Amino acid sequence: MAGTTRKKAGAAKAPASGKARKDVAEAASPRGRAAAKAKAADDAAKPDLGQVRAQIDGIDQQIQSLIKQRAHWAHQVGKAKGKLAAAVDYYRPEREAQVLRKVVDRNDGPLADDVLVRLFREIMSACLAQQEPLKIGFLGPEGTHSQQAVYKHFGHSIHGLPLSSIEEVFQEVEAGHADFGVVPVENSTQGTIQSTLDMFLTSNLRICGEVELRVHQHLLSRSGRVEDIERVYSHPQSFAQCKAWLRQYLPAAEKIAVISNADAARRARNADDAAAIAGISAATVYGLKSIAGPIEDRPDNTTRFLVLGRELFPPSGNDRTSLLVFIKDQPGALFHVLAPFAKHGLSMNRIESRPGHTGRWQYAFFIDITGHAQEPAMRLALDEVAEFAQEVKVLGSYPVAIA
Ligand SMILES: O=C(O)C(=O)C[C@]1(C(=O)O)C=C[C@@H](O)C=C1
Repeated sequence: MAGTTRKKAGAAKAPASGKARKDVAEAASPRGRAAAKAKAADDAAKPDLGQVRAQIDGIDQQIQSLIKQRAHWAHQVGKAKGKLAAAVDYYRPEREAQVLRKVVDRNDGPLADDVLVRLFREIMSACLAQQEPLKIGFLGPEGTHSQQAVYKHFGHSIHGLPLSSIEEVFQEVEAGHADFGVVPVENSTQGTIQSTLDMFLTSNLRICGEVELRVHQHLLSRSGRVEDIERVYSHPQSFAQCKAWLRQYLPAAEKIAVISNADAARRARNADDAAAIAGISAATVYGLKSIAGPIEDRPDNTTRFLVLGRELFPPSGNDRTSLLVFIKDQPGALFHVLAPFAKHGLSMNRIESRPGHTGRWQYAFFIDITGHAQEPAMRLALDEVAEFAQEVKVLGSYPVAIA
């Protein structure tokens, strides 16, 4: 003990090292004095932490009281709608879109539009759940991008129903076991999800919303070590989105296609030499580590999802209409089907043809047009299209995706 003390005292008396002498000289220089002055000014301008937190406490109190008032009025809206059979009858996608667009219009920072939209969605979600949480079917299991799309569109105050296929999502909404369903329809890298489009050929469900989700893929495994990996599981769409990365970093690994990315994560959880390509949320759900990510080849990789329901909703002011058109087998048929939209000043966003299941070489066209089916220009255009088409089905008119 004494030895230690002596040593410390000795060290204190020791002549300054070369570095210490340099520091002292630097501090005494004009530059050093200016820096010290700037630091003192900085310290003086620093707000008092206690005072700042007191401000935040006061604001939180106001926010909470306003949320309470909002919940009260949302409940009153529910009452104004009269006694309805179920939560699904209180849901108004067009009104939610209008509320969120006002949030974006009012926003002048510092938080980004998508952050504020997320917060307000959660508030609306909680307000609606006062009646009863909505039941939303999606392509499961837990941890899929479809589940993220559900939360992005409906908030977290819902009851999610993970289902095993896109077909089952349609069936559960049709049967009334789910109020709405969320299914992927196209990816910016990989294009259309044909199985979703084909379901509309026989289903009577309506599209009542769309969700756009930036999709980030990760390579997940139990150990988190790339050198352990001999097999990779994923959905074929995700493999396609990460083709270049896999070619460069895991050229020899076996690629095994499975029904969903979450299913891939579940399989990777059970083996040391297996990995899954999935969203990072699957890592939390299945207890995996991220080896690398994001690993998608295109940084703007986005998936568009459709919200399926059983009825059509009124216009929100900025809508899209999805049509299914069966054309007659005659010259210029497609031209005659498309011309009315141009004539009435309506933009076509997308057209996709699929075998129509009505006969050999008969085609069905999936067409997206900007506008709502109840708006005058669209009504005129649809009347004219009906004259040339074999059949026109309005799959839905719904608010354009927000943030
Ligand atoms: O305005 C309504 O119709 C409401 O029911 C209120 C509210 C909201 O919280 O703003 C809640 C649920 C609806 O989906 C839309 C909006």
